[in-house]
Amino acid sequence: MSEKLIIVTIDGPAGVGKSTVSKKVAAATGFTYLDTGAMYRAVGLFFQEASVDLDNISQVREKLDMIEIELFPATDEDSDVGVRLCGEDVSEAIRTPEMAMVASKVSAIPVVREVLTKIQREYGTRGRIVAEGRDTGTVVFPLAAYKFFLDAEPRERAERRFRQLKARGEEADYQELLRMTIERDNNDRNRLVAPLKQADDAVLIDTTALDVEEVVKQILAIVNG
Ligand SMILES: Nc1ncnc2c1ncn2[C@@H]1O[C@H](COP(=O)(O)OP(=O)(O)O)[C@@H](O)[C@H]1O
Ligand SMILES: Nc1ccn([C@H]2C[C@H](O)[C@@H](COP(=O)(O)OP(=O)(O)O)O2)c(=O)n1
Repeated sequence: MSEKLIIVTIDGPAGVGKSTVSKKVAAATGFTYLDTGAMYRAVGLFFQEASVDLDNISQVREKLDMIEIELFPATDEDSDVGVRLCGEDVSEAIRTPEMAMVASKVSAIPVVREVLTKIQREYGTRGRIVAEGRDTGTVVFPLAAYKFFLDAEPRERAERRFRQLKARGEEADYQELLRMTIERDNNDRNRLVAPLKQADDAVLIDTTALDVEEVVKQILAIVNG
């Protein structure tokens, strides 16, 4: 007898709270948290370090074949998922605003999406996961049982990122973060393959005026029935 696969997807634009909310939903349900953005960031870092010409498709393919990405759980609830890239711990290196922008650029390359989507589906084969990113409800897991799309105004999202970086003791420039947030949203929404968009059957939650706990509560109310 096979148990029905239960997958929760949480998509949305940069800085909307996907990681924070997904980790809490995963903790409350006992599901595994899958941070798909971490994989795009790792590929971005690898390509940057290897000076890959993103317009050279054979070079992109050749380097992609060399990549090994392994996610490992965060040490505590406030930390991000860890990432090993070809055996090296790149957990911190991938979490900068600059690497987010590089990730957004490499994520528009179809073969990169093809390879990462396949890996992400492997994580989902046994169900009981909370996957978050841009296309987890539309492309990676179109049959997911519960789909959510989080949104918030760009100014609010840039402010959240600003506060997040400051809390970590990092330098942050609000205007620059707002500019990067808007540019990344444009890249992610307008690319040809798997653009950021709400799945037809996803529940939309506008988080602009909500706090984290309220968003988690709304999601759990649906997932727990
Ligand atoms: N609804 C919310 N209201 C206020 N702050 C939030 C909310 N959701 C998330 N945050 C904060 O915004 C910051 C960015 O959230 P994060 O989960 O990293 O976003 P994403 O994964 O979508 O980029 C975090 O510091 C988080 O605590
Ligand atoms: N499923 C995904 C996840 C991320 N990406 C791309 C697009 C994003 O701008 C970058 C970085 O994603 P990430 O979720 O880590 O970024 P934020 O935490 O939302 O700022 O990767 C994607 O194309 N598809």
